[in-house]
Amino acid sequence: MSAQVFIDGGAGTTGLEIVERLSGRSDLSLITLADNKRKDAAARREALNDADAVILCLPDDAAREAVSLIANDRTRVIDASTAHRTAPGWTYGFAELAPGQRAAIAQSRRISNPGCYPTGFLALVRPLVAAGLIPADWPFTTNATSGYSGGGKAMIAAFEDPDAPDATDTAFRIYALGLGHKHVSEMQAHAALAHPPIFMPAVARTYRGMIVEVPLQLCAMPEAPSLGAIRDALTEAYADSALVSVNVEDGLSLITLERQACTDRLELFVFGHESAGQVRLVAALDNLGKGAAGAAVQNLNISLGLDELLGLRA
Ligand SMILES: NC(=O)C1=CN([C@@H]2O[C@H](COP(=O)(O)OP(=O)(O)OC[C@H]3O[C@@H](n4cnc5c(N)ncnc54)[C@H](OP(=O)(O)O)[C@@H]3O)[C@@H](O)[C@H]2O)C=CC1
Ligand SMILES: CC(=O)N[C@@H](CCC(=O)OP(=O)(O)O)C(=O)O
Repeated sequence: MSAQVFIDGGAGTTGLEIVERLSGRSDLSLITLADNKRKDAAARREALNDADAVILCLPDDAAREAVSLIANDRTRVIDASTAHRTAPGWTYGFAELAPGQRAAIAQSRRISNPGCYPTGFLALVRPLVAAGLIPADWPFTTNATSGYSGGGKAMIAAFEDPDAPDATDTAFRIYALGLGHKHVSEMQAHAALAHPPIFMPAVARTYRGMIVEVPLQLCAMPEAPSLGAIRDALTEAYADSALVSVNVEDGLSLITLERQACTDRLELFVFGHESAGQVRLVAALDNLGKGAAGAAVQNLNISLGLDELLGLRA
């Protein structure tokens, strides 16, 4: 019998991307609500409890509410919001991040999908800290740029509809200038860092795509790893992954925001100057792919004991 899946928030930006990835799958059947019922608590409660697995594509408060409506211990939850990413009792849904993580996801009934920016940051930083190549108390900084779909329906309207309340004709803007972005604690927690990284996000006038960078002044470290050691550690960490890869090609001189747009892949790069002791770690992904919907479908597949790449743009 096919597993029953309910996407709460299925009419939003991430929800629709998940529906696309699940369409045509005979191993799953989707529970859907009529448009006039999709915010009705009673209808959602019924769907949430009928489903074998639910994916929450909601604002944080609505995601917390959805979890509170589940009154059985069978339904598996994959939460795409920020609500539970550092919450006790939840499993971080980043299968490639550490040995044993995939197995932990498979066992769990409460899985938090990683944030789009933390996906890039953690993929670059966590293996290096875990291997002892970079100290956990290093003062990390990370700058990143997202396509505007990263801000959901409201930001899409702001960039595409001149009559939207926050309409903008800007090409590029930096934000989170108060350094209090919601992703900082997630980055710190899942890389086990002593200090929160300084996070400098930006949004550009392109629908989807993301670049996350981590610059490193290796020359300031007491025991600096070589460029080769960093590249080797990342390559080894993702050697078995179909979705995460380390590009070791020589001579790359630019990376575009769109590089992994419309895929569920995450591509990592290590640039730098050995003699100057400087490194520029770069991650390219799609904020809606490995940064949201792709990761959610991968987690759903793992959770249901299926081939984890089913429906993905690998
Ligand atoms: N966009 C992205 O790149 C990423 C998004 N995420 C996370 O995924 C979640 C969804 O984001 P996104 O798809 O971008 O947001 P959207 O605003 O595009 O979609 C959210 C959807 O949730 C619906 N909704 C809001 N409140 C309720 C409620 N109480 N009950 C039922 N439905 C409700 C909205 O309804 P309505 O259509 O009426 O507004 C909308 O359809 C967020 O938590 C976000 O942080 C995570 C990673 C990346
Ligand atoms: C461009 C833009 O605004 N991006 C959003 C992040 C995307 C998102 O919704 O965040 P989660 O990954 O935590 O769910 C932001 O910075 O708040």
